[in-house]
Amino acid sequence: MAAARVGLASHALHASSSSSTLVRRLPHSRLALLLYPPRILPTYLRSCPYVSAAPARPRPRRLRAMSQSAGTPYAAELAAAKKAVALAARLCQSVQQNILQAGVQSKPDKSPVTVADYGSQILVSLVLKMEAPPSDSFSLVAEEDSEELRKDGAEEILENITELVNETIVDDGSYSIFFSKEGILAAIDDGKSEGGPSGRHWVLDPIDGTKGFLRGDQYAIALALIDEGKVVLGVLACPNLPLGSIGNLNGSSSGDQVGALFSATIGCGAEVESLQGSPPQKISVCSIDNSVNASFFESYEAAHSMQDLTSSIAEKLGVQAPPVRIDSQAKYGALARGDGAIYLRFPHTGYREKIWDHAAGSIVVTEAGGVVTDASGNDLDFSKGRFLDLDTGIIATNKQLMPSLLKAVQEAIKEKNQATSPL
Ligand SMILES: Nc1ncnc2c1ncn2[C@@H]1O[C@H](COP(=O)(O)O)[C@@H](OP(=O)(O)O)[C@H]1O
Ligand SMILES: [Mg+2]
Repeated sequence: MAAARVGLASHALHASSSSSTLVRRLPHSRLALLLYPPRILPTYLRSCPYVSAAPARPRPRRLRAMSQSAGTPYAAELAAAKKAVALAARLCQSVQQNILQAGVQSKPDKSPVTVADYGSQILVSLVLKMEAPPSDSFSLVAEEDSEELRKDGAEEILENITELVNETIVDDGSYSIFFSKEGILAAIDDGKSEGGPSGRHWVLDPIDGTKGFLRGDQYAIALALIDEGKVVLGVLACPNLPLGSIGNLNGSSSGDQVGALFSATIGCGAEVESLQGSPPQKISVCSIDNSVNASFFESYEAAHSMQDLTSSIAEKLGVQAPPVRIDSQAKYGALARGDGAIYLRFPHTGYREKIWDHAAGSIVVTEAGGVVTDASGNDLDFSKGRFLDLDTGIIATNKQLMPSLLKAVQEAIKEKNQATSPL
């Protein structure tokens, strides 16, 4: 059965309004404007060693004002999180347009890391520090650290990141802040928190779906807040995802607008709005109760999930539709608004899931009325530090389908284990 592919790259890239000056040098005159005279920073940034304050300039704020409904838990944090990922998404779109010139690094684990990965992380960290209510200590669990950038030979990429971040900040106009190169490195290392069961921790994947990003396909900026071990809010910026729905299974979109921002706060439901600014709409998972009518999402990359196992699960459920393969947590967003009914993720043996790959996506789905568990039906536990400790795989669907999905999953795993057992 052929899989549906949801790429939409060319459409999405044309839809971007971001600057296309990724690796162009920021003119010196512009930088000079940013440096004088110093301006007072918010208290919680004053001890921050890597930024200089600069005069506010009378530029229109391009990001829409995010409403903060009084009385809603975590309202200020949610507004900060939305603003953070929206700004990071603008940087990422600009880089995706220029991807061939941008250059790509390799991590020790061989996954690609781009200028945008670092730039996105810095901008999210900056906006959270500027906008979120100050807490005792700022804790960010994020994917990137500065190790590779501190090595000989990384000078050019560091310069590109520094220019790109500063240029994005100037273009946005919300902050009068200028990063030095040392400041960039220090800002990246803000994301070194280990998380854990107590206190508040922001959890960030600055570009989830790096491979999709490099291909020009789907990716997401995924940000969540963990409070006392529980995910309490999540936002997913999906710059290349159609706002309406992904439409039918051959990947065509039901509408023209591209760029979706999903959000959820514990106990308050889930919403989607346009990344360019539109009123948020409540979303809910689909109400299908017969798996024969279901479709399922899985990773685009076969290396990230066992497609033989997912196809056996689908067969047991009588699923007729081909798998919908999408990179990143855009899958969680699409599931949360009912574009499909099931998400299956079964990494190959030995892979350890990281919390930033699931924290934001899972709360968007659960607040949309869905269920997200491991292959044994256990809730995901985000209190154990940077990794999830779970049984075999991650599955998500609506409440009606979960019992039959769990049964099919367990049968398929048992059969697979018997087939590969040496006896
Ligand atoms: N061998 C593997 N098995 C499962 N997941 C993997 C993997 N290698 C990388 N990943 C994770 O899968 C994420 C992408 O998920 P998806 O397959 O849903 O697009 C990657 O996020 P990054 O792209 O942020 O590194 C990475 O964390
Ligand atoms: Mg990821």
